Amino acid sequence: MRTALEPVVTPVAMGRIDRRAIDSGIVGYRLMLMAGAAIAASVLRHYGDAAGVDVLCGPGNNGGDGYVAAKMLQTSGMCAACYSLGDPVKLAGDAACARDDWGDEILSLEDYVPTDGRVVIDALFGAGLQRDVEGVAVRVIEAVNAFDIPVIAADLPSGLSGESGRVRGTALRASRTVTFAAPKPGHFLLPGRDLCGVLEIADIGIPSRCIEAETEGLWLNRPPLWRDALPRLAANSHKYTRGHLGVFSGGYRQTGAARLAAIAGLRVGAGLVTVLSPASANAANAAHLTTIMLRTIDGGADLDGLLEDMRFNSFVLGPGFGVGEKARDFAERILGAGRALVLDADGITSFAGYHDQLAEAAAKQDAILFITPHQGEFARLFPQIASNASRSKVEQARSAARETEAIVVYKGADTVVADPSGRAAICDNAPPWLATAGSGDTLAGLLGGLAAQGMPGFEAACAAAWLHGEAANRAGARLIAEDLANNLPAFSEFQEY
Ligand SMILES: NC(=O)C1=CN([C@@H]2O[C@H](COP(=O)(O)OP(=O)(O)OC[C@H]3O[C@@H](n4cnc5c(N)ncnc54)[C@H](O)[C@@H]3O)[C@@H](O)[C@H]2O)[C@@H](O)CC1
Ligand SMILES: Nc1ncnc2c1ncn2[C@@H]1O[C@H](COP(=O)(O)OP(=O)(O)O)[C@@H](O)[C@H]1O
Ligand SMILES: [K+]
Repeated sequence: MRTALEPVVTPVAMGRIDRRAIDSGIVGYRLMLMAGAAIAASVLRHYGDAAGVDVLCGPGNNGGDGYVAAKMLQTSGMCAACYSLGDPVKLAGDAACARDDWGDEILSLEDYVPTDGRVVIDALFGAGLQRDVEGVAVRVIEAVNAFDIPVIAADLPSGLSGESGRVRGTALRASRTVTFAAPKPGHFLLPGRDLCGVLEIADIGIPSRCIEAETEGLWLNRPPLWRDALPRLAANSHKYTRGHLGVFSGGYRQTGAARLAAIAGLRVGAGLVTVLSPASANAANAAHLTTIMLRTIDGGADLDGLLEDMRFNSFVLGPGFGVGEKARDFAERILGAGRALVLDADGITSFAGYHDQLAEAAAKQDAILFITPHQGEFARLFPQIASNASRSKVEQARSAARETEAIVVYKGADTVVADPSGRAAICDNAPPWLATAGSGDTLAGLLGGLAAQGMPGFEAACAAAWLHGEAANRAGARLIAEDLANNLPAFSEFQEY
Protein backbone atom coordinates (compact mmCIF):
# COMPACT_ATOMS: atom_id res chain seq x y z
CA MET A 1 0.00 0.00 0.00
CA ARG A 2 1.32 3.47 -0.85
CA THR A 3 1.04 5.71 2.19
CA ALA A 4 0.40 9.41 1.79
CA LEU A 5 2.46 12.49 2.47
CA GLU A 6 2.63 13.36 6.15
CA PRO A 7 2.09 17.10 6.67
CA VAL A 8 3.41 18.72 9.82
CA VAL A 9 1.39 21.75 10.95
CA THR A 10 2.25 24.56 13.31
CA PRO A 11 -0.04 25.21 16.29
CA VAL A 12 -1.22 28.40 14.58
CA ALA A 13 -2.14 26.50 11.43
CA MET A 14 -3.82 23.85 13.63
CA GLY A 15 -6.05 26.60 15.05
CA ARG A 16 -7.07 27.50 11.50
CA ILE A 17 -7.70 23.82 10.72
CA ASP A 18 -9.96 23.55 13.78
CA ARG A 19 -11.87 26.64 12.66
CA ARG A 20 -12.28 25.30 9.14
CA ALA A 21 -13.67 22.05 10.54
CA ILE A 22 -16.06 23.91 12.83
CA ASP A 23 -17.13 26.28 10.02
CA SER A 24 -17.90 23.26 7.89
CA GLY A 25 -20.48 22.16 10.45
CA ILE A 26 -18.53 19.98 12.88
CA VAL A 27 -19.41 20.86 16.48
CA GLY A 28 -16.31 22.12 18.34
CA TYR A 29 -17.12 20.22 21.51
CA ARG A 30 -17.32 17.04 19.49
CA LEU A 31 -13.65 17.52 18.53
CA MET A 32 -12.80 17.87 22.21
CA LEU A 33 -14.78 14.72 23.03
CA MET A 34 -12.85 12.84 20.37
CA ALA A 35 -9.54 14.24 21.65
CA GLY A 36 -10.33 13.26 25.24
CA ALA A 37 -11.47 9.82 24.10
CA ALA A 38 -8.18 9.26 22.27
CA ILE A 39 -6.24 10.12 25.43
CA ALA A 40 -8.42 7.85 27.57
CA ALA A 41 -8.03 5.02 25.05
CA SER A 42 -4.26 5.37 25.18
CA VAL A 43 -4.30 5.19 28.99
CA LEU A 44 -6.44 2.07 28.93
CA ARG A 45 -4.37 0.45 26.19
CA HIS A 46 -1.02 1.02 27.84
CA TYR A 47 -1.72 1.48 31.55
CA GLY A 48 -5.06 -0.25 32.03
CA ASP A 49 -3.93 -1.89 35.27
CA ALA A 50 -2.77 1.36 36.93
CA ALA A 51 -4.13 2.13 40.40
CA GLY A 52 -5.69 5.31 39.08
CA VAL A 53 -5.18 8.40 36.95
CA ASP A 54 -4.39 11.95 38.02
CA VAL A 55 -5.43 14.48 35.41
CA LEU A 56 -3.62 17.82 35.56
CA CYS A 57 -5.87 20.36 33.85
CA GLY A 58 -4.87 23.83 32.62
CA PRO A 59 -6.95 26.97 32.01
CA GLY A 60 -7.69 26.38 28.30
CA ASN A 61 -8.96 23.74 25.90
CA ASN A 62 -6.03 21.46 26.67
CA GLY A 63 -7.48 21.27 30.17
CA GLY A 64 -10.85 20.54 28.53
CA ASP A 65 -9.35 17.46 26.86
CA GLY A 66 -8.21 16.40 30.33
CA TYR A 67 -11.70 16.62 31.89
CA VAL A 68 -13.16 14.62 28.99
CA ALA A 69 -10.50 11.91 29.38
CA ALA A 70 -11.06 11.82 33.16
CA LYS A 71 -14.80 11.30 32.70
CA MET A 72 -14.32 8.53 30.17
CA LEU A 73 -11.77 6.72 32.33
CA GLN A 74 -14.02 7.04 35.39
CA THR A 75 -16.94 5.65 33.38
CA SER A 76 -14.78 2.72 32.34
CA GLY A 77 -14.09 1.91 36.00
CA MET A 78 -10.77 3.61 36.57
CA CYS A 79 -10.25 5.77 39.63
CA ALA A 80 -9.71 9.34 38.30
CA ALA A 81 -8.91 12.64 40.03
CA CYS A 82 -8.74 16.10 38.40
CA TYR A 83 -6.43 18.89 39.54
CA SER A 84 -6.88 22.40 38.16
CA LEU A 85 -4.32 25.10 37.54
CA GLY A 86 -6.27 28.21 38.55
CA ASP A 87 -9.95 28.48 39.33
CA PRO A 88 -11.93 26.00 37.19
CA VAL A 89 -14.94 28.32 37.40
CA LYS A 90 -13.09 30.59 34.99
CA LEU A 91 -13.00 27.98 32.21
CA ALA A 92 -14.93 29.08 29.13
CA GLY A 93 -16.43 27.56 25.99
CA ASP A 94 -15.82 23.88 25.28
CA ALA A 95 -13.50 23.53 28.27
CA ALA A 96 -16.32 24.70 30.57
CA CYS A 97 -18.64 22.07 29.02
CA ALA A 98 -15.99 19.42 29.65
CA ARG A 99 -15.63 20.56 33.28
CA ASP A 100 -19.41 20.36 33.72
CA ASP A 101 -19.58 16.93 32.10
CA TRP A 102 -16.87 15.74 34.48
CA GLY A 103 -19.22 16.81 37.24
CA ASP A 104 -17.06 15.49 40.08
CA GLU A 105 -14.69 17.14 42.54
CA ILE A 106 -11.89 19.32 41.13
CA LEU A 107 -8.84 19.63 43.35
CA SER A 108 -6.28 22.41 43.25
CA LEU A 109 -3.04 21.73 41.39
CA GLU A 110 -1.32 23.09 44.53
CA ASP A 111 -2.45 19.90 46.32
CA TYR A 112 -1.23 17.43 43.70
CA VAL A 113 1.44 14.95 44.86
CA PRO A 114 2.89 12.36 42.45
CA THR A 115 1.84 8.90 43.61
CA ASP A 116 3.41 5.57 42.78
CA GLY A 117 1.20 3.25 40.73
CA ARG A 118 -0.94 6.04 39.27
CA VAL A 119 -0.75 7.47 35.76
CA VAL A 120 -0.63 11.20 35.01
CA ILE A 121 -2.53 12.83 32.17
CA ASP A 122 -0.81 16.10 31.39
CA ALA A 123 -3.47 18.52 30.16
CA LEU A 124 -1.96 21.75 31.50
CA PHE A 125 -0.92 23.46 28.27
CA GLY A 126 -1.01 22.45 24.64
CA ALA A 127 -1.06 24.56 21.51
CA GLY A 128 -1.94 27.68 23.48
CA LEU A 129 1.30 27.94 25.47
CA GLN A 130 2.21 31.61 25.17
CA ARG A 131 5.05 32.24 27.58
CA ASP A 132 7.42 30.50 29.97
CA VAL A 133 5.75 28.24 32.50
CA GLU A 134 5.86 29.64 36.03
CA GLY A 135 4.70 29.22 39.62
CA VAL A 136 2.87 26.11 40.77
CA ALA A 137 2.99 24.59 37.27
CA VAL A 138 6.80 24.60 37.40
CA ARG A 139 6.80 22.92 40.81
CA VAL A 140 4.38 20.23 39.65
CA ILE A 141 6.19 19.60 36.35
CA GLU A 142 9.52 19.21 38.14
CA ALA A 143 8.00 16.95 40.80
CA VAL A 144 6.47 14.67 38.16
CA ASN A 145 9.71 14.57 36.15
CA ALA A 146 11.62 13.58 39.27
CA PHE A 147 9.17 10.77 39.96
CA ASP A 148 9.23 7.69 37.75
CA ILE A 149 5.54 7.52 36.78
CA PRO A 150 3.93 7.22 33.36
CA VAL A 151 2.80 10.51 31.83
CA ILE A 152 0.43 10.76 28.88
CA ALA A 153 0.54 14.25 27.39
CA ALA A 154 -2.51 15.75 25.73
CA ASP A 155 -1.35 17.24 22.42
CA LEU A 156 2.08 18.34 23.72
CA PRO A 157 4.03 17.84 26.92
CA SER A 158 3.27 21.00 28.90
CA GLY A 159 6.00 23.61 28.58
CA LEU A 160 7.04 22.39 25.12
CA SER A 161 6.58 24.78 22.22
CA GLY A 162 4.64 23.01 19.48
CA GLU A 163 6.15 25.43 16.99
CA SER A 164 9.85 25.10 17.78
CA GLY A 165 10.30 22.01 19.96
CA ARG A 166 11.99 24.21 22.55
CA VAL A 167 11.22 24.29 26.26
CA ARG A 168 9.48 27.37 27.65
CA GLY A 169 10.87 27.55 31.19
CA THR A 170 10.39 23.89 32.03
CA ALA A 171 8.54 20.99 30.41
CA LEU A 172 7.11 17.64 31.32
CA ARG A 173 8.82 14.50 30.08
CA ALA A 174 6.03 12.31 28.73
CA SER A 175 5.97 8.56 28.19
CA ARG A 176 3.47 9.05 25.40
CA THR A 177 1.96 12.04 23.66
CA VAL A 178 -1.42 11.90 21.98
CA THR A 179 -1.78 14.67 19.43
CA PHE A 180 -4.71 15.39 17.18
CA ALA A 181 -5.26 15.39 13.41
CA ALA A 182 -1.62 16.09 12.42
CA PRO A 183 1.74 16.30 14.19
CA LYS A 184 3.35 19.65 15.02
CA PRO A 185 7.01 20.64 14.42
CA GLY A 186 7.67 20.49 18.17
CA HIS A 187 6.95 16.75 18.15
CA PHE A 188 10.02 16.20 15.97
CA LEU A 189 12.42 19.07 16.60
CA LEU A 190 14.77 18.61 19.52
CA PRO A 191 14.47 18.55 22.45
CA GLY A 192 10.73 18.17 21.81
CA ARG A 193 11.01 14.73 20.24
CA ASP A 194 12.70 13.36 23.35
CA LEU A 195 10.11 14.94 25.67
CA CYS A 196 7.14 13.50 23.76
CA GLY A 197 8.01 9.84 24.28
CA VAL A 198 5.97 7.70 21.90
CA LEU A 199 3.86 9.89 19.63
CA GLU A 200 0.29 8.90 18.74
CA ILE A 201 -1.63 10.88 16.14
CA ALA A 202 -5.35 10.54 16.77
CA ASP A 203 -8.00 11.12 14.13
CA ILE A 204 -10.58 13.33 15.87
CA GLY A 205 -12.85 13.66 12.86
CA ILE A 206 -11.27 16.68 11.18
CA PRO A 207 -11.64 16.12 7.41
CA SER A 208 -8.29 15.78 5.61
CA ARG A 209 -9.33 18.56 3.22
CA CYS A 210 -9.24 21.00 6.16
CA ILE A 211 -5.69 19.90 6.96
CA GLU A 212 -4.57 20.03 3.34
CA ALA A 213 -6.02 23.54 2.91
CA GLU A 214 -3.82 24.86 5.72
CA THR A 215 -0.55 22.97 5.22
CA GLU A 216 2.36 25.29 4.71
CA GLY A 217 4.86 23.17 2.80
CA LEU A 218 6.23 21.27 5.80
CA TRP A 219 6.30 17.49 5.89
CA LEU A 220 7.80 14.62 7.73
CA ASN A 221 10.69 13.36 5.60
CA ARG A 222 9.47 9.95 4.47
CA PRO A 223 9.72 8.17 1.09
CA PRO A 224 6.29 9.32 -0.20
CA LEU A 225 7.75 12.84 -0.30
CA TRP A 226 10.42 11.98 -2.87
CA ARG A 227 10.16 8.39 -4.10
CA ASP A 228 8.54 9.37 -7.41
CA ALA A 229 11.52 11.64 -8.14
CA LEU A 230 14.15 8.94 -7.56
CA PRO A 231 16.41 8.17 -10.51
CA ARG A 232 15.18 5.24 -12.55
CA LEU A 233 17.23 3.03 -14.78
CA ALA A 234 16.07 2.31 -18.30
CA ALA A 235 17.15 -0.64 -20.41
CA ASN A 236 19.35 1.67 -22.46
CA SER A 237 20.89 3.56 -19.51
CA HIS A 238 24.67 3.86 -19.61
CA LYS A 239 27.11 5.28 -17.14
CA TYR A 240 27.07 8.77 -18.59
CA THR A 241 23.28 8.98 -18.39
CA ARG A 242 23.68 8.33 -14.64
CA GLY A 243 25.85 11.41 -14.17
CA HIS A 244 29.47 12.08 -13.27
CA LEU A 245 30.22 13.23 -9.72
CA GLY A 246 33.46 15.01 -8.83
CA VAL A 247 34.57 15.02 -5.18
CA PHE A 248 37.39 17.33 -4.07
CA SER A 249 40.06 15.84 -1.88
CA GLY A 250 42.04 17.68 0.75
CA GLY A 251 45.81 17.56 1.04
CA TYR A 252 48.02 14.53 1.66
CA ARG A 253 46.81 13.96 5.23
CA GLN A 254 43.12 14.83 4.59
CA THR A 255 42.00 12.48 1.84
CA GLY A 256 39.70 10.03 3.66
CA ALA A 257 36.68 12.34 3.85
CA ALA A 258 36.58 12.80 0.08
CA ARG A 259 36.80 9.06 -0.50
CA LEU A 260 33.90 8.42 1.89
CA ALA A 261 31.80 10.91 -0.06
CA ALA A 262 32.92 9.44 -3.38
CA ILE A 263 32.02 5.88 -2.41
CA ALA A 264 28.58 7.01 -1.20
CA GLY A 265 27.98 8.89 -4.46
CA LEU A 266 28.85 5.81 -6.48
CA ARG A 267 26.77 3.47 -4.32
CA VAL A 268 23.68 5.69 -4.57
CA GLY A 269 23.87 5.39 -8.31
CA ALA A 270 26.08 8.02 -9.96
CA GLY A 271 27.45 6.48 -13.18
CA LEU A 272 31.01 7.70 -12.60
CA VAL A 273 32.79 9.27 -9.68
CA THR A 274 36.16 11.02 -9.78
CA VAL A 275 38.17 12.20 -6.82
CA LEU A 276 39.68 15.58 -7.69
CA SER A 277 42.94 15.73 -5.82
CA PRO A 278 45.84 18.12 -5.42
CA ALA A 279 48.96 16.56 -6.96
CA SER A 280 50.49 16.29 -3.48
CA ALA A 281 47.69 13.90 -2.39
CA ASN A 282 47.49 11.78 -5.54
CA ALA A 283 49.59 8.96 -4.11
CA ALA A 284 47.46 8.69 -0.97
CA ASN A 285 44.25 8.69 -3.01
CA ALA A 286 45.53 6.32 -5.68
CA ALA A 287 46.47 3.77 -3.04
CA HIS A 288 42.83 3.54 -1.96
CA LEU A 289 40.77 3.92 -5.10
CA THR A 290 39.65 1.24 -7.53
CA THR A 291 36.34 1.93 -9.26
CA ILE A 292 36.55 5.60 -8.44
CA MET A 293 38.78 7.61 -10.75
CA LEU A 294 41.40 10.17 -9.84
CA ARG A 295 42.27 13.45 -11.47
CA THR A 296 44.68 16.19 -10.45
CA ILE A 297 43.14 19.57 -9.73
CA ASP A 298 45.54 22.00 -8.16
CA GLY A 299 44.22 25.42 -9.11
CA GLY A 300 41.43 27.32 -10.82
CA ALA A 301 42.83 26.73 -14.32
CA ASP A 302 42.75 22.93 -13.81
CA LEU A 303 39.16 23.20 -12.62
CA ASP A 304 38.09 25.35 -15.57
CA GLY A 305 39.56 22.71 -17.87
CA LEU A 306 37.57 20.00 -16.16
CA LEU A 307 34.36 22.06 -16.29
CA GLU A 308 34.60 22.10 -20.08
CA ASP A 309 33.53 18.47 -19.87
CA MET A 310 29.79 18.91 -19.42
CA ARG A 311 29.42 15.32 -18.26
CA PHE A 312 30.81 16.37 -14.88
CA ASN A 313 27.46 17.60 -13.60
CA SER A 314 27.70 17.41 -9.81
CA PHE A 315 30.40 18.17 -7.24
CA VAL A 316 31.08 17.77 -3.54
CA LEU A 317 33.37 20.39 -2.04
CA GLY A 318 34.37 20.66 1.57
CA PRO A 319 35.09 17.38 3.37
CA GLY A 320 38.75 17.59 4.44
CA PHE A 321 39.32 20.34 1.89
CA GLY A 322 40.68 23.09 4.14
CA VAL A 323 39.21 26.52 4.84
CA GLY A 324 39.99 29.55 2.76
CA GLU A 325 40.08 31.40 -0.53
CA LYS A 326 40.69 28.28 -2.61
CA ALA A 327 37.41 26.73 -1.49
CA ARG A 328 35.49 29.92 -2.27
CA ASP A 329 37.14 30.20 -5.68
CA PHE A 330 36.38 26.58 -6.61
CA ALA A 331 32.76 26.84 -5.45
CA GLU A 332 32.22 29.98 -7.49
CA ARG A 333 33.72 28.44 -10.62
CA ILE A 334 31.48 25.37 -10.32
CA LEU A 335 28.29 27.35 -9.74
CA GLY A 336 29.30 29.83 -12.44
CA ALA A 337 29.52 26.89 -14.84
CA GLY A 338 25.92 25.93 -13.99
CA ARG A 339 26.56 22.70 -12.10
CA ALA A 340 25.20 21.17 -8.93
CA LEU A 341 27.42 21.71 -5.90
CA VAL A 342 27.17 20.16 -2.45
CA LEU A 343 29.00 22.57 -0.17
CA ASP A 344 29.86 20.80 3.07
CA ALA A 345 32.22 21.09 6.05
CA ASP A 346 35.26 23.31 5.25
CA GLY A 347 33.45 24.53 2.13
CA ILE A 348 30.75 26.04 4.34
CA THR A 349 33.18 27.50 6.85
CA SER A 350 35.12 29.11 3.98
CA PHE A 351 32.10 31.26 3.21
CA ALA A 352 31.69 32.55 6.78
CA GLY A 353 31.55 36.31 6.29
CA TYR A 354 31.20 35.82 2.51
CA HIS A 355 27.57 34.87 2.58
CA ASP A 356 26.51 37.37 -0.14
CA GLN A 357 29.21 36.10 -2.47
CA LEU A 358 27.80 32.60 -2.08
CA ALA A 359 24.25 33.76 -2.78
CA GLU A 360 25.42 35.57 -5.89
CA ALA A 361 27.19 32.46 -7.18
CA ALA A 362 24.17 30.26 -6.44
CA ALA A 363 21.96 32.54 -8.52
CA LYS A 364 23.95 31.72 -11.68
CA GLN A 365 22.01 30.07 -14.45
CA ASP A 366 21.54 26.30 -14.01
CA ALA A 367 23.54 26.29 -10.76
CA ILE A 368 22.12 24.19 -7.93
CA LEU A 369 23.63 24.81 -4.54
CA PHE A 370 23.20 22.45 -1.58
CA ILE A 371 24.56 23.48 1.82
CA THR A 372 24.82 20.78 4.50
CA PRO A 373 25.77 22.49 7.78
CA HIS A 374 25.71 21.02 11.24
CA GLN A 375 24.77 23.46 14.00
CA GLY A 376 28.25 24.97 14.36
CA GLU A 377 28.67 25.48 10.62
CA PHE A 378 25.18 26.93 10.36
CA ALA A 379 25.99 29.49 13.05
CA ARG A 380 29.23 30.41 11.25
CA LEU A 381 27.55 30.96 7.87
CA PHE A 382 24.29 32.45 9.13
CA PRO A 383 25.13 34.14 12.47
CA GLN A 384 22.10 36.40 12.43
CA ILE A 385 19.61 33.67 11.68
CA ALA A 386 21.17 31.32 14.23
CA SER A 387 21.15 33.90 17.01
CA ASN A 388 17.38 34.36 16.74
CA ALA A 389 16.45 31.65 19.25
CA SER A 390 12.75 32.45 19.02
CA ARG A 391 12.62 30.89 15.54
CA SER A 392 12.39 27.16 15.02
CA LYS A 393 15.02 25.10 13.22
CA VAL A 394 12.53 24.85 10.33
CA GLU A 395 12.19 28.63 10.08
CA GLN A 396 15.94 29.10 10.41
CA ALA A 397 16.61 26.61 7.61
CA ARG A 398 13.97 28.28 5.42
CA SER A 399 15.54 31.71 5.94
CA ALA A 400 19.00 30.38 5.15
CA ALA A 401 17.68 28.73 1.97
CA ARG A 402 16.00 31.95 0.86
CA GLU A 403 19.05 34.09 1.58
CA THR A 404 21.46 31.89 -0.35
CA GLU A 405 19.20 30.49 -3.10
CA ALA A 406 20.30 27.10 -1.80
CA ILE A 407 18.77 23.87 -0.66
CA VAL A 408 19.79 23.73 2.97
CA VAL A 409 20.25 20.47 4.82
CA TYR A 410 20.50 21.63 8.43
CA LYS A 411 21.90 18.50 10.06
CA GLY A 412 21.46 16.94 13.47
CA ALA A 413 19.30 14.22 14.99
CA ASP A 414 16.38 16.30 13.65
CA THR A 415 17.79 17.19 10.21
CA VAL A 416 15.70 19.81 8.42
CA VAL A 417 15.76 20.24 4.65
CA ALA A 418 14.50 23.54 3.25
CA ASP A 419 14.49 25.08 -0.22
CA PRO A 420 14.26 28.72 -1.32
CA SER A 421 10.53 28.43 -2.10
CA GLY A 422 9.82 27.56 1.55
CA ARG A 423 9.26 23.83 1.19
CA ALA A 424 10.71 22.01 4.17
CA ALA A 425 10.89 18.53 5.71
CA ILE A 426 11.94 17.18 9.09
CA CYS A 427 13.80 13.88 9.30
CA ASP A 428 13.17 11.66 12.31
CA ASN A 429 14.82 8.40 11.36
CA ALA A 430 18.48 9.11 12.20
CA PRO A 431 19.80 6.96 15.06
CA PRO A 432 22.27 8.50 17.54
CA TRP A 433 25.10 6.26 16.33
CA LEU A 434 25.23 8.42 13.20
CA ALA A 435 27.22 10.76 15.42
CA THR A 436 30.49 9.27 14.21
CA ALA A 437 33.40 10.69 12.26
CA GLY A 438 32.80 10.74 8.54
CA SER A 439 29.06 10.25 8.51
CA GLY A 440 28.52 13.84 7.32
CA ASP A 441 30.99 13.24 4.46
CA THR A 442 28.91 10.24 3.45
CA LEU A 443 25.72 12.31 3.46
CA ALA A 444 27.39 14.87 1.19
CA GLY A 445 28.34 12.06 -1.20
CA LEU A 446 24.83 10.61 -1.23
CA LEU A 447 23.44 14.01 -2.11
CA GLY A 448 26.08 14.63 -4.77
CA GLY A 449 25.33 11.21 -6.26
CA LEU A 450 21.57 11.81 -6.44
CA ALA A 451 22.11 15.27 -7.92
CA ALA A 452 24.43 13.75 -10.54
CA GLN A 453 21.52 11.55 -11.61
CA GLY A 454 19.38 14.64 -12.17
CA MET A 455 17.08 14.23 -9.19
CA PRO A 456 15.35 17.57 -8.39
CA GLY A 457 17.11 19.44 -5.59
CA PHE A 458 14.61 19.40 -2.72
CA GLU A 459 13.67 15.78 -3.29
CA ALA A 460 17.35 14.77 -3.66
CA ALA A 461 18.24 16.41 -0.35
CA CYS A 462 15.30 14.82 1.46
CA ALA A 463 16.09 11.42 -0.04
CA ALA A 464 19.77 11.68 0.89
CA ALA A 465 18.97 12.55 4.51
CA TRP A 466 16.42 9.74 4.86
CA LEU A 467 18.61 7.13 3.14
CA HIS A 468 21.50 8.15 5.41
CA GLY A 469 19.37 7.47 8.50
CA GLU A 470 17.97 4.26 7.06
CA ALA A 471 21.44 2.95 6.20
CA ALA A 472 22.57 3.73 9.75
CA ASN A 473 19.60 1.82 11.19
CA ARG A 474 20.36 -1.15 8.99
CA ALA A 475 24.06 -1.08 9.87
CA GLY A 476 23.31 -1.06 13.62
CA ALA A 477 24.87 0.58 16.62
CA ARG A 478 28.49 -0.42 15.93
CA LEU A 479 28.39 1.67 12.75
CA ILE A 480 31.47 3.34 11.37
CA ALA A 481 31.04 5.69 8.43
CA GLU A 482 32.51 3.15 5.99
CA ASP A 483 29.45 0.93 6.63
CA LEU A 484 26.86 3.43 5.48
CA ALA A 485 27.25 3.04 1.73
CA ASN A 486 27.07 -0.75 2.04
CA ASN A 487 23.79 -0.59 3.92
CA LEU A 488 21.84 1.60 1.53
CA PRO A 489 18.46 0.12 0.65
CA ALA A 490 17.66 -0.56 -2.97
CA PHE A 491 15.23 2.06 -4.26
CA SER A 492 12.81 -0.67 -5.29
CA GLU A 493 12.32 -1.58 -1.61
CA PHE A 494 10.36 1.48 -0.68
CA GLN A 495 8.87 2.61 -3.94
CA GLU A 496 5.74 0.96 -2.51
CA TYR A 497 6.45 2.27 1.03
N1 LIG B 1 -9.40 24.07 19.10
C1 LIG B 1 -10.00 22.90 18.99
O1 LIG B 1 -10.99 22.78 18.32
C2 LIG B 1 -9.44 21.72 19.70
C3 LIG B 1 -8.45 21.91 20.62
N2 LIG B 1 -8.05 20.92 21.39
C4 LIG B 1 -7.16 21.16 22.50
O2 LIG B 1 -7.04 22.53 22.75
C5 LIG B 1 -5.69 22.88 22.94
C6 LIG B 1 -5.48 24.31 22.62
O3 LIG B 1 -6.34 25.01 23.48
P1 LIG B 1 -6.10 26.52 23.86
O4 LIG B 1 -5.90 27.30 22.63
O5 LIG B 1 -7.21 26.89 24.76
O6 LIG B 1 -4.70 26.50 24.59
P2 LIG B 1 -4.15 25.72 25.87
O7 LIG B 1 -5.22 25.04 26.61
O8 LIG B 1 -2.99 24.94 25.39
O9 LIG B 1 -3.56 26.90 26.76
C7 LIG B 1 -4.13 28.17 26.78
C8 LIG B 1 -4.40 28.64 28.16
O10 LIG B 1 -3.23 28.60 28.94
C9 LIG B 1 -2.86 29.92 29.34
N3 LIG B 1 -1.40 29.95 29.28
C10 LIG B 1 -0.63 29.90 28.17
N4 LIG B 1 0.68 29.87 28.51
C11 LIG B 1 0.71 29.89 29.87
C12 LIG B 1 1.76 29.87 30.81
N5 LIG B 1 3.04 29.81 30.43
N6 LIG B 1 1.46 29.90 32.13
C13 LIG B 1 0.16 29.97 32.54
N7 LIG B 1 -0.89 29.99 31.67
C14 LIG B 1 -0.61 29.94 30.36
C15 LIG B 1 -3.56 30.84 28.40
O11 LIG B 1 -3.78 32.09 28.99
C16 LIG B 1 -4.86 30.08 28.16
O12 LIG B 1 -5.74 30.26 29.24
C17 LIG B 1 -4.94 21.92 22.08
O13 LIG B 1 -3.60 21.79 22.50
C18 LIG B 1 -5.75 20.66 22.26
O14 LIG B 1 -5.31 19.97 23.42
C19 LIG B 1 -8.68 19.61 21.32
O15 LIG B 1 -9.73 19.66 22.24
C20 LIG B 1 -9.18 19.29 19.96
C21 LIG B 1 -10.01 20.38 19.40
N1 LIG C 1 22.76 12.31 17.76
C1 LIG C 1 22.52 12.15 16.46
N2 LIG C 1 21.45 11.45 16.06
C2 LIG C 1 21.23 11.27 14.77
N3 LIG C 1 22.02 11.74 13.78
C3 LIG C 1 23.09 12.45 14.10
C4 LIG C 1 23.40 12.70 15.46
N4 LIG C 1 24.53 13.44 15.48
C5 LIG C 1 24.90 13.63 14.20
N5 LIG C 1 24.04 13.03 13.36
C6 LIG C 1 24.12 13.03 11.90
O1 LIG C 1 25.41 12.56 11.53
C7 LIG C 1 25.97 13.36 10.51
C8 LIG C 1 27.24 14.03 11.08
O2 LIG C 1 27.72 14.99 10.19
P1 LIG C 1 28.95 15.92 10.56
O3 LIG C 1 28.70 16.59 11.85
O4 LIG C 1 29.22 16.76 9.37
O5 LIG C 1 30.10 14.86 10.80
P2 LIG C 1 31.48 14.57 10.05
O6 LIG C 1 32.06 15.89 9.73
O7 LIG C 1 32.29 13.81 11.05
O8 LIG C 1 31.19 13.76 8.86
C9 LIG C 1 24.89 14.33 10.09
O9 LIG C 1 24.16 13.81 9.02
C10 LIG C 1 24.02 14.42 11.33
O10 LIG C 1 22.67 14.75 10.99
K1 LIG D 1 -0.34 18.99 27.58
